[in-house]
Amino acid sequence: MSKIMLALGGNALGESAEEQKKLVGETAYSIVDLIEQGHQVVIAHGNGPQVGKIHSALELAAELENSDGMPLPECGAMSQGYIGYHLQNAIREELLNRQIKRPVSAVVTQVVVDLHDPAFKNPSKPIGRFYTEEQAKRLASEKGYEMMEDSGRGWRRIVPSPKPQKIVEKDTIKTLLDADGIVISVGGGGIPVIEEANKLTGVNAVIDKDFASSKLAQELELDYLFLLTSVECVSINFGKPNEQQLNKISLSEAIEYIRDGQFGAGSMLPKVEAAIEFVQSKPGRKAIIASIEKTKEAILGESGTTFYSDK
Ligand SMILES: Nc1ncnc2c1ncn2[C@@H]1O[C@H](COP(=O)(O)OP(=O)(O)O)[C@@H](O)[C@H]1O
Ligand SMILES: NC(=O)OP(=O)(O)O
Repeated sequence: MSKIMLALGGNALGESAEEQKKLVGETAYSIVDLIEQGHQVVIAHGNGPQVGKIHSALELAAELENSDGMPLPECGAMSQGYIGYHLQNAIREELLNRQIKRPVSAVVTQVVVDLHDPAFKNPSKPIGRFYTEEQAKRLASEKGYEMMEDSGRGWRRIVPSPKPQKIVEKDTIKTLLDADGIVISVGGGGIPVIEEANKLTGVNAVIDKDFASSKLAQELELDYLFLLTSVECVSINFGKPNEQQLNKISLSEAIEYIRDGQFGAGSMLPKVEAAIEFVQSKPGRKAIIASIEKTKEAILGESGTTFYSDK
């Protein structure tokens, strides 16, 4: 029996509720295969597009109503609810289809960050939809948003993305897992909070779910970290005529490629960094970056990029 973390990328979850339900349904099939085979599974998900859309929608509503918009941590909490709802229903249904009785729950998860994290002065996390350069410049001047080109896909708003320090609901997650539960947690990287004595206060940021998933997977002593996104593999020379997809990559190669600037900031770079961190954390741990649409093949080792320690 292996212990497995599956983190589903926000950009890989489709453009609408219907698309998300379909993708989540297909992924649930592979997740339940793992459960049926006796593996312990923990699920995380991203929220970049979703949290940005929720924030923009509520900003627009506030303009119409002449009221306040919704702060980012609250939008993050909403995205956990919306995506967690689809995931827990899809997994529940697939379990029931196979006559497996197991509790499934999405845990609203808060993650403590450090207010002195340099990320607060250097936003790097793309959220929301993609814009043209012209639209991006207009938004930057009208709304004061910081914008960035995202891996050749268009321009997006960027917000601070501090590193996860502590998963507040970790013991709850552990209790549910020990009771044979299937748990969805650290959605969108977790709601970013700062901790002062007994008080947790949300801060305007979006944590990278790849780092939060790696942290939770380490704390729960899991064996595998699957980061499921919209490309089949990690590539070098991504988007160029000489692009080369990598099936496996040693940690030293990955570090060298980072130095070469091979991975998109705010997209593939945090995934590669999170994969390195997880594999480095204990001998025998493996990380795989693969396509959400090929989850089954990735689990069988037939698709994706596997990170291994060269020590
Ligand atoms: N070297 C690379 N290899 C593969 N994909 C890359 C690379 N550099 C940047 N990317 C981009 O990273 C994207 C995955 O990041 P992102 O969409 O932010 O992930 P998520 O699915 O977690 O939301 C890919 O779809 C691709 O456009
Ligand atoms: N929060 C987060 O990492 O979201 P994405 O997976 O959409 O980038």
